[in-house]
Amino acid sequence: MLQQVNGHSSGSDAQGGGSLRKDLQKFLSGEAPLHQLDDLTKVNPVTLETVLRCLQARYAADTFYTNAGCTLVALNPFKPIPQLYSTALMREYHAAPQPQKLKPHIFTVGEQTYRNVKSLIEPVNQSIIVSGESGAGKTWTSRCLMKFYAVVAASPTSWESHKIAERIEQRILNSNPVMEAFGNACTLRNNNSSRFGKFIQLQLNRAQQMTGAAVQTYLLEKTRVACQASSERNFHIFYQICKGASTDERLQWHLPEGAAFSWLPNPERTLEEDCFEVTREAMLHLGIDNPTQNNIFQVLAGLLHLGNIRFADSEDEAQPCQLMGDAKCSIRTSASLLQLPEDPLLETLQIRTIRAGRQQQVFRKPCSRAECDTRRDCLAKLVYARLFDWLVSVINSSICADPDSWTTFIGLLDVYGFESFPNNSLEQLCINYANEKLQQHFVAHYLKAQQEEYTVEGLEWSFVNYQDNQTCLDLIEGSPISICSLINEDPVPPELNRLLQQSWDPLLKVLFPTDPEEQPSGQSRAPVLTVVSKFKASLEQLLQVLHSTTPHYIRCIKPNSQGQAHIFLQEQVLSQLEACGLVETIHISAAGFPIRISHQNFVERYELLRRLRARTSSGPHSPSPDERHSEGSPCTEAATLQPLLQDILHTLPALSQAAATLGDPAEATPAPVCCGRTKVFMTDSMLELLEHGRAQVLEQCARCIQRGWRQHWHRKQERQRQAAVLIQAAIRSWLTRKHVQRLHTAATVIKRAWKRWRIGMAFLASKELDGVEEKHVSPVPLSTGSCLLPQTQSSLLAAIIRLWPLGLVLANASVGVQGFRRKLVVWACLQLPTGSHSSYKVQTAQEQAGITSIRALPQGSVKFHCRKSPLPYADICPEPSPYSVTGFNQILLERHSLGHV
Ligand SMILES: Nc1ncnc2c1ncn2[C@@H]1O[C@H](COP(=O)(O)OP(=O)(O)OP(=O)(O)O)[C@@H](O)[C@H]1O
Repeated sequence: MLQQVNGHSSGSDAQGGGSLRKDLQKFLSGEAPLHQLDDLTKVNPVTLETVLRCLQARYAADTFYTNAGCTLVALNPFKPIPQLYSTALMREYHAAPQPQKLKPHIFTVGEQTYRNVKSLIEPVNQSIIVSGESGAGKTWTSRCLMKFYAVVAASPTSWESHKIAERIEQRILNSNPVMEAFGNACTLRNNNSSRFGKFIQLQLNRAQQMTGAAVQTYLLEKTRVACQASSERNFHIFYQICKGASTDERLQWHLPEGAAFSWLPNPERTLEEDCFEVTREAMLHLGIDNPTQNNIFQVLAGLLHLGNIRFADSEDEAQPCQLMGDAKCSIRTSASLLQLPEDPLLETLQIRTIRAGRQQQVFRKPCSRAECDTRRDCLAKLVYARLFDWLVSVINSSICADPDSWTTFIGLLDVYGFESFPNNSLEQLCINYANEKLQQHFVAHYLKAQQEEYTVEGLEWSFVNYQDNQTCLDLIEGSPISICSLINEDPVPPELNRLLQQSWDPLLKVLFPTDPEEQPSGQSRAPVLTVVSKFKASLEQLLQVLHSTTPHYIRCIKPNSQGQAHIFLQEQVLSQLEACGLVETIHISAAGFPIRISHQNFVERYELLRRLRARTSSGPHSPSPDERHSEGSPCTEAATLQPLLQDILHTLPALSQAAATLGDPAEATPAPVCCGRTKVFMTDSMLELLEHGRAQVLEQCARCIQRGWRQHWHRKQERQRQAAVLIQAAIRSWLTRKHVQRLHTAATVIKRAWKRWRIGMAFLASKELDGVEEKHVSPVPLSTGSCLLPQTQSSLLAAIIRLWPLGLVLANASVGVQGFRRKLVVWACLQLPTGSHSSYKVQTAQEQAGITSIRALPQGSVKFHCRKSPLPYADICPEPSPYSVTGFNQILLERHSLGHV
């Protein structure tokens, strides 16, 4: 292999070859093992040979993706590696803080585009241009990227929206088998070669969830319907219906087992793509129901039968060519399947109608055999191309989101690679033209624009030569004379269109509606569109879309043309590297600055990095630009930005240092950054560093805000707590006051009632006792009138109060003392004046039991109550209080109380 590399000469002279060998030796003596170089810009020196060896070493080590500056080089492994595309790996790239630090992968590109959309940095919309020659792995790559977005762009919050997103993703993924069945075919280079270009627009909503998609197709190779190179096949769908139809369907579509069709070469070769059921299932998911599907397959069967129509040479030019062999049967079957009238079908194939002259006179000219064949093929191509376009529109209506529901998109462009066969058709020219256009977009966007911008911005830059394909494009599309303008002829014969408009078939009626603008003569007023003009217009439109997006490039490389794993053919790879200008790309990427940000945007985004500087700077305080502003110096916008810019750029060493201490020594040396006249130029690693620093500052700010908020929240909580305590205390004291007031009122009420009751009771008792007195005792005769003198009365009362207990005791104690003696004792006890005994009377009530009380009546008598007093009130009279003696009732005592006295 080394021999091959060293021996390879890419057109350079012997001297150049010698220096390259030297370069290679220098490179080979490098320390890093080749297969470990993740980025081709790191090979030194960057030459085709060194790049090639690096790719080969990586391929041998089963490492299929390598960065080449702004481009990702994808080598086709030609063997299944499930773990390389697992959902777990997709999530790993999605969750990685810096996916660029992981191994190069298409998921890195996918994730980068997704993050770009999220960051909203203009241009927000992204496009991934997947290019490479047929069989290099473009479709595979696009499919994997779609799966990647289906996984990462579908993390909706609610279950319902999750289901919607899942359904949309399923539909988008289901569009693949349908488009591949109708648009892919087995070629010499690829068993599943896409015979059309496609741009898939994945539509994302504000939350970056996939809400829908739209597919735009380019130039289907419709020639394949009627003409296939030897060892190649027609579109997969024809084989699928012939192999997978049920017995009933075979009868319905006139496809008997083992039937031979001239447009179905190599039917014996069975591919995994021949699975009819998968296509039908996917069509069903896209909303194409079974009757419509049957209608489609019936039309396709009609085309197969059309292909079996053979014409014989006509001996007389004035006579139409006759059908050969069993072609009559074929035309009948074809007419019946396409629901066309049989005779007009045959006539349209055999006879050309020419309109000429002022009156548009119609001339009918029988066609030659070759012309008949061409018209037959043209009819089939026309039907198939319309059917394919209709399918794409059905797919779009099924997967396209409401325009209001999406805001951004990621576009995936999967275009056919350069093609060159021994016999090339118009399609090959168009395919190669498309590739030249895309290469020019890459050159214009990346190589040319970048270098020109460096010069305009005043950066020191030594220009890297690249292959500009503008002259090639001028040849194809330039004006006034170019290949396109010369071949811009050969529209479809109008009688074919008119014939198909006569069909009763529901599908063909949709595909070929009657043109309302058509003149009675059969001419349409619409401008005639040729294949080339249509293709050119759609290509221009595509490039406009690409120009409005941030492009990302994936170059698929085919290590060998046999599609074999573990085989790396250097010559074949080298030609692909040369064709896509990869070495120039690497050169510019290695030396250049892929990131360009305007001063204004740079300052706006990274101004907060100055905080880092303020914290780390130990030198004398330099006035901040704001402070300088406040000094009032009149300055232009640019002059205002400059100091800010410088301030930000001065933080870079600190940032690099911080990154190095965090364990990435490569970051210790500040990544290159250049300040142009209006823009800041930098490398990816510089951008990464800045973003890292910005994230750090934002995190600190967030922490600071959190801390402030927490403090504020705690203070607020504390104030609220104190206020609550105050309110509680006030309410409690108010409640207590209310309660006490109520108690007080109640006590007053009770007191009043109690007093009233006591008075009442005392009155009743008094009345009762007085009543007894009245019954038993006649009023005491008083010496002076009917009542005692006030002085006598009061002294008597005082005596009674003072001495009645003694009297009571004596009265009780001297049970044996009777009559007058007893009275004497009582008088003595009561210290009644003996001389005046006639003025009051002492009476004891001691008939049945012991004395329970003594009562000195105002009339001058003292009354003793027996225990078994018949009085209902006097006995229950409340306890007397020393302060509330209001009458004699209070001295009534129970006998047992007397014992204690
Ligand atoms: N990453 C991969 N891993 C495994 N096999 C792959 C990978 N990429 C491509 N292949 C194989 O290579 C074949 C060709 O790939 P693909 O159809 O994607 O090529 P292409 O570039 O789209 O070709 P065309 O332009 O003809 O459509 C696939 O059928 C598949 O077998």
